[in-house]
Amino acid sequence: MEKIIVRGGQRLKGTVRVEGAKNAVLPVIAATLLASKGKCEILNVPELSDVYTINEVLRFLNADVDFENNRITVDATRDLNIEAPFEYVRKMRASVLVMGSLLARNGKAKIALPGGCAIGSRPVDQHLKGFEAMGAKVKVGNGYIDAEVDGRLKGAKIYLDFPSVGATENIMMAATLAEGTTIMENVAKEPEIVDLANFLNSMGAKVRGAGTGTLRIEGVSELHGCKHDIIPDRIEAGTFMVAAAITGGDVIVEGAVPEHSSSLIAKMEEMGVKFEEVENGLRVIGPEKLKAIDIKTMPHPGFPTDMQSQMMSLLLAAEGTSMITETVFENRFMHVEEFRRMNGDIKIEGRSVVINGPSSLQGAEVAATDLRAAAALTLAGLIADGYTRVTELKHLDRGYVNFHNKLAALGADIERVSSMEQEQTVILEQIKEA
Ligand SMILES: CC(=O)N[C@H]1[C@@H](OP(=O)(O)OP(=O)(O)OC[C@H]2O[C@@H](n3ccc(=O)[nH]c3=O)[C@H](O)[C@@H]2O)O[C@H](CO)[C@@H](O)[C@@H]1O
Ligand SMILES: C=C(OP(=O)(O)O)C(=O)O
Repeated sequence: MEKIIVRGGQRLKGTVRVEGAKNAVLPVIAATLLASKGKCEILNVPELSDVYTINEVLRFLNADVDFENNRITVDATRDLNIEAPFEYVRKMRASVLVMGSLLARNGKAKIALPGGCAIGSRPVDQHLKGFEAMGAKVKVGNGYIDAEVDGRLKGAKIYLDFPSVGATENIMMAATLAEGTTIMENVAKEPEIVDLANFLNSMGAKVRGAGTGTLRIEGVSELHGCKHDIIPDRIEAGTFMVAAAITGGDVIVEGAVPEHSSSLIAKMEEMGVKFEEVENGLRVIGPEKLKAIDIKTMPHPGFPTDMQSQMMSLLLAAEGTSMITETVFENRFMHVEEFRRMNGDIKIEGRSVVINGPSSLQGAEVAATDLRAAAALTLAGLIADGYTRVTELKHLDRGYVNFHNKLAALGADIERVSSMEQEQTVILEQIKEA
């Protein structure tokens, strides 16, 4: 079984470079299916398992996809298939994002119904409501969503009940090729939405308002290939900001865009962490003592749920009582039990978690429950006494490239092992060095 083994106690120092954003590249790859003319070239693509999975989905749909040196080219000019089967959707829920493109391009799409996952039930009703408003007939049965439209989709006025990131993206993609204008209200404002809109506009689409609560999309009859650079990953950047802060370190996070992480930076500043804008990034300096604070996750520009578990690690190290309230996903506290295995003084109260700090964290074997929990438990391991072993790394690989090597380059005592023998050797070596 693969594990990360980390021994706590090192202050991190140096520079770490952030990859392209997972949550930007996945919808952008799904959107390449809209180009009936020319190839799309996407740069700054992170080598994540999710990227390999969505590439497989596109190949299954009859597109040509090449991925090398952080660059993807997609040729989707042939006739496309219409079905994304369960084997892909099960691996990665974001596979559902091909639905809008397929429906707009083919007039038909059949996608396996994504199940719930460790963080919540994650329905797709808002995506489907948008497609229906544009004239699609949607049927759900036998584990599949079947959508079909007579002729072209029609522009419509669509109000989202919640600013869902995925629904905003899926409907926006579908609307680019619809007949007439679509107005979407109460949409998500995440930087990844803006990146997708920029990509679509480079393909010849007419999307206005990305980054605000209202989108106006004038449908066009055809889209073409283009070249696009993916924005930096603000969640990976945030994870390294926490790594610097939790160890009292001094780290430059190269590629971090302060405006994309303003809520996180504000909350970390409240805790006593210092930030300095430098060329190409952000310098993060951890204080001697961290202060307790309260956090509530919200859609952007509120505090991101994808940073909730990493901040939980940081608050475990802070002096005083903190509270984290999760409002985006109904079940994103699975990592709490794992922190308790590390001696964290932490308890769940409804949709909130109360943390009494500072906890004297102890190394233990802990299992990642989702990709951010994998990172968060490793961060806690950076300050725990002894060895922390993090398992279930398939989650980590969905969202982080070379996580352990990047931390090691900053001075962390960390290795990734794939067998019991390797694990024993690493621990013996670490004990000798200590
Ligand atoms: C690949 C990707 O970009 N994933 C991100 C995306 O996920 P994703 O796009 O799935 O997240 P959404 O914004 O859609 O979901 C937020 C909430 O809305 C609910 N909901 C959503 C759609 C719907 O039709 N009905 C409904 O009830 C969900 O169950 C959840 O409780 O945004 C989340 C919220 O910032 C992030 O945590 C994920 O990392
Ligand atoms: C929840 C996340 O991703 P996904 O929506 O791909 O599961 C995440 O990136 O933290």
